Formats: sequence, C-alpha cells, structure tokens
Amino acid sequence: MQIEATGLGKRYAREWIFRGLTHTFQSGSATAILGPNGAGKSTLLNTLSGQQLPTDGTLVYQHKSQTVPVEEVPPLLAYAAPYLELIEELTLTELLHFHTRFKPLRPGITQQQLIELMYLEKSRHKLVRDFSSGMKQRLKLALALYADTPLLLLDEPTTNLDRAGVAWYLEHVRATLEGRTVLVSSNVPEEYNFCTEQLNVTDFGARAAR
Ligand SMILES: Nc1ncnc2c1ncn2[C@@H]1O[C@H](COP(=O)(O)OP(=O)(O)OP(=O)(O)O)[C@@H](O)[C@H]1O
Repeated sequence: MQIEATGLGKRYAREWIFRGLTHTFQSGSATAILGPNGAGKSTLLNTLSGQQLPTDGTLVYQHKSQTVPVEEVPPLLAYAAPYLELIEELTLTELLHFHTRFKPLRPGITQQQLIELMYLEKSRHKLVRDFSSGMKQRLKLALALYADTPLLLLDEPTTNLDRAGVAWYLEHVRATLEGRTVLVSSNVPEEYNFCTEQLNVTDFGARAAR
C-alpha cells in the first residue's frame, strides 16, 4: 500500500504537533518514524493510518493501483502499540479465534502454528490478563506481524521485551516484511534497523515534550 501525505498537519488545541509534512510512503517500503519523547511519533502513526483526522493536508492511499478511501483502510492495516489493548478476559485460544475473524492470518499459518512460534503452547488456556507483560507484547506483535495486511504499523515494538524477545521480534519482523508497507515509531535503533527509510518528526515542526 502506498500512502501519499501532502501538507499534513496535526494540532491539539493550540499546539501544532507537526505541520507541512509532505512524504510518500512507497508500497513495500519500511520507514522508521523518529523523534524524541513527546515529539509526535504516535500521533503521526495514528494520523497516517486514518485513526485520527489530520488538521491540515491530505492523505491518499493506494493499494493494487486503486485509490482506497480512508474508511476502508482499517481492514488493510495491522497495528501493534503499547496503548492498544488486548481483550484480557479471553484465553489465548479464545482471543485468537475472535481476533482472526476480523484480521485473518496470512496464508500458510494456522492459529496453532502462531501459538507455537510465540512459544506460548503452555499458556493456550490461560487468560490473557494473567500473561506477563513480555508475553502480552509477543502476542500483540505476532497478531500484527502475521496478519494478512499490506500495511503494518509498529509503535515502540520492543516495549517490555527481554533480549530473547527482541531477537524473536527481529526474526519475525524480517520474515513478514516482504510486500508490505511498514512504519515503525521508535527511539531504539535495534528495533528499526531493518528499515530502509527514516523520517524525523522534528523536521516537521514537532517539539519534544517539556
Ligand atoms: N489526545 C491528545 N490531546 C492533546 N494532546 C495530545 C493528545 N495526544 C497526544 N498529545 C500530545 O501530543 C504530543 C505528541 O505526543 P505523541 O504521543 O504523539 O509523541 P511520541 O513522539 O509518540 O512520544 P513518546 O516517544 O513519548 O511515545 C505530546 O505533547 C502529547 O502530550
């Protein structure tokens, strides 16, 4: 999926978070969205994905040579972020059944295989509420990485992951990149070192939080 942003700006009350952002995220590219804490990386990710309306400017989405209206973008995107919650009242198997009704897994991978690649076989009947923070993060990432979507958004993907978890993330993000447009919001170089493009929010009027 290609995303063409022209003159994009987002303001909360009187504060412009970014302004005049013109950039084309090419289909199949991987871009790191960089900037200090509070600069506006998550706001930019949410705006680019159509989850938040821009204050200024336009966004044009193209997929398979067709223009996609913003309201049709959600089924085409997978999103993992610390502020997006899992349904904690469900067990792992219940959550996978529910989630994949809306966001199917890519062809060739079953729910059983997803559980195995997350190393969560022993927790299949455990409530997600009782997962450790690292287990929850691996689950969020696996659901996004292995979703059958042309757009993948990752906000601070290695949050709560230990060394083994970071290595696991890097292995699986590389395995699922091909053919997708990937945006990674981050301050940690190792979580975006596979990205071929970088965009710094502070180049578009953003300031760090004080
Ligand atoms: N809904 C909102 N209403 C008002 N201000 C907001 C809202 N959401 C974010 N902000 C402000 O926008 C600015 C950018 O926040 P954002 O979360 O996008 O930054 P970030 O670069 O992702 O930060 P971090 O690296 O700390 O996650 C901050 O000053 C924040 O307080």
